[in-house]
Amino acid sequence: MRGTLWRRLDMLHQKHGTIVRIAPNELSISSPGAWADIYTSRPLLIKEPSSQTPPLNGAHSLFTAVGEHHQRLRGVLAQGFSDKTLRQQAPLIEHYATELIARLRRELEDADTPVLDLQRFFGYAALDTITHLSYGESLDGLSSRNEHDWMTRFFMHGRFSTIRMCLCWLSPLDTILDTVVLSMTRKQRAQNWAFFSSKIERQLAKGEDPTGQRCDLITPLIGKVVDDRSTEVRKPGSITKKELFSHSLASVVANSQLTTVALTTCTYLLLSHPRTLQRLVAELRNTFNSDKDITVQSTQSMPYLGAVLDESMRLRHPTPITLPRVVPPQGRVVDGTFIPGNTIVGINLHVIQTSPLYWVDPHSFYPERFLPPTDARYDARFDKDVKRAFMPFSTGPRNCIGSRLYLAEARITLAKLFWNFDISLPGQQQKDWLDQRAFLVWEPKSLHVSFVVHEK
Ligand code: HEM
Repeated sequence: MRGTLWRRLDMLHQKHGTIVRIAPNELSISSPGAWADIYTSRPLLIKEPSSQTPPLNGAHSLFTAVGEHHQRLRGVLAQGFSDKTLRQQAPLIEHYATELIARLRRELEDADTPVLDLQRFFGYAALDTITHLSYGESLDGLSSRNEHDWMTRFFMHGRFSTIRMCLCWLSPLDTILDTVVLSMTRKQRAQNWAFFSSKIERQLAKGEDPTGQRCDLITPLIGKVVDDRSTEVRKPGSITKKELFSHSLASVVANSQLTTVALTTCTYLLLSHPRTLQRLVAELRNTFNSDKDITVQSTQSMPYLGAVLDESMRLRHPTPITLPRVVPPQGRVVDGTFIPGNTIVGINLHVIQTSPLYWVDPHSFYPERFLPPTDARYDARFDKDVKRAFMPFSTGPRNCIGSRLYLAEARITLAKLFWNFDISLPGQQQKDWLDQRAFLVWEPKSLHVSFVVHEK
């Protein structure tokens, strides 16, 4: 509840090894071999139910659905994340990255200081992109001055979910918290539902898209959305309206937070490591002659940019959580150790990605470790890194469906940012910037940076 569980788990693993009992029936496991045994081996271990915040409208999103419901939803939603769809979505992702740069330029022209809070603008960009994809229209956080506080509200959701998860061990306190919070926020939630549901209804009402131009995540679902009371509800390839509403909202909340935190953290790490920043800027400015050349496609093959994103995700995963699963009654062998039935097991993303057992110099920021060994900038001392430990998007049938979307967004955003501006941390005051608490996701923290427009 104090937002420091990741640190406590880290200490426990350092003291007791790769398997630590953290509750009477729960084990935290930190070994690369456990990824396959926990998350991909059949029969699939189910997500531990109390780790999931129940959907407010009673219908499951892809995050909370289990068993055949999960399979059905994953099947129907996957089309929106295919390679082909991602190629169609590229202009939209590029549009919001360009809008971000334009907004920063406008802010710098209007302000009497070159210092801006980058986290705020990353937040608008992430939210505009994911709302456009999820609802067919964005919240216009970047283009207008019509500031909104959706991001703050979404981060509150993370805090509520963390506290709820802790209280579920002291049942019925979790039910009491649900009742209190739900009744306090009833009016606000009803407004949010009405706001977002009307956007989905509008998108569905447009019908199929013969031009193939609409690249949002709703259009591929047209014809597959069934009425909530329909007998077709369980048919493979279908999704109910309530499930779609529930999933879209959960996805917007989770993804705008994760993307904002990941990009802000990566920028901080770069700015506090001048040599690394210099290497990245050199790669970008030696590759691109004009901002227009910076696209989703062209940023895919930039080794140093890719390595920077991997290393920042390794060192500081945006959600330093454990991914808990329940062992079936017959038990399961996990990385050579028999685990009795009904035990909760999980890998903590932060712990495994920063363990000295698997990483050379684990708490330092060295993107070079993720370069291919053939790259002149690769450093052979990282040969000892156990890269199999690195699964920032998890693995198996419940891995992150949006990982490639995030990476496309992250690559183009950072490439445009560091191509267009010379950025630095003003003064020494942000040395402790990484001192943050995590409630599912790291708490949002302003990142004040100093901008100079780079004239080509
Ligand atoms: C920094 C960016 C992101 C990170 C680090 C991340 C990480 C993860 C992880 C670790 C999981 C597995 C959770 C579990 O097993 O309990 C997951 C699941 C998921 N992610 Fe992401 N994610 C990111 C961005 C996105 C984006 C952009 C989308 C979609 C727009 C997305 C959609 C999902 C969905 C729907 C699931 C549930 C999949 C299922 O259960 O089948 N994520 N993500």
